[in-house]
Amino acid sequence: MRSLFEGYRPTFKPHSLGYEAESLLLLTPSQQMCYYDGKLFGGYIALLMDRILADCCKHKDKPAFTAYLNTSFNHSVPPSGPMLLRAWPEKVEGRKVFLKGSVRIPGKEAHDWVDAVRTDALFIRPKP
Ligand SMILES: CCCCCCCC(=O)SCCNC(=O)CCNC(=O)[C@H](O)C(C)(C)COP(=O)(O)OP(=O)(O)OC[C@H]1O[C@@H](n2cnc3c(N)ncnc32)[C@H](O)[C@@H]1OP(=O)(O)O
Repeated sequence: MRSLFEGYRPTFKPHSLGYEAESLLLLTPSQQMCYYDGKLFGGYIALLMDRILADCCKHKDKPAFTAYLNTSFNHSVPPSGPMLLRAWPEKVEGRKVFLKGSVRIPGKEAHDWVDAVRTDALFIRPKP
């Protein structure tokens, strides 16, 4: 499984509800899984999102389990280009952590990034 996350090195910044996480990723050829040419496999993108969202919850805190991971694919993600994974908390209610995440890819203009994928997720911390 480790090879699926090669190059994934998240950084964390304090957020009013915990931490936000970010990782700039350039996939290796063996990670560039496509069902349709030129479009990174959506299930793999969801796996990467699940990972960064889980890491975002867990950073300096207890781990949490994915209850739901609702993912919208707005643009295809080119398998060989850079992608920026992001995750941040939106709301915390007791053991429930509501998060958002996105995958950004380079846009048409230089230094421009667009959200190709957006995720709404609920993670739940274990009962004490
Ligand atoms: C490869 C690297 C990837 C890294 C990712 C790591 C994260 C994971 O993969 S975790 C594994 C995948 N997820 C799972 O296996 C979870 C399976 N589900 C479960 O074990 C349980 O349903 C669990 C732990 C999420 C919640 O169970 P439990 O702690 O008993 O919660 P429970 O008391 O029923 O509910 C707590 C609250 O959450 C809400 N809730 C629970 N599940 C959901 C859900 N799916 N949707 C919305 N709300 C939910 C309940 O309504 C309740 O709300 P409130 O407190 O307001 O009444």
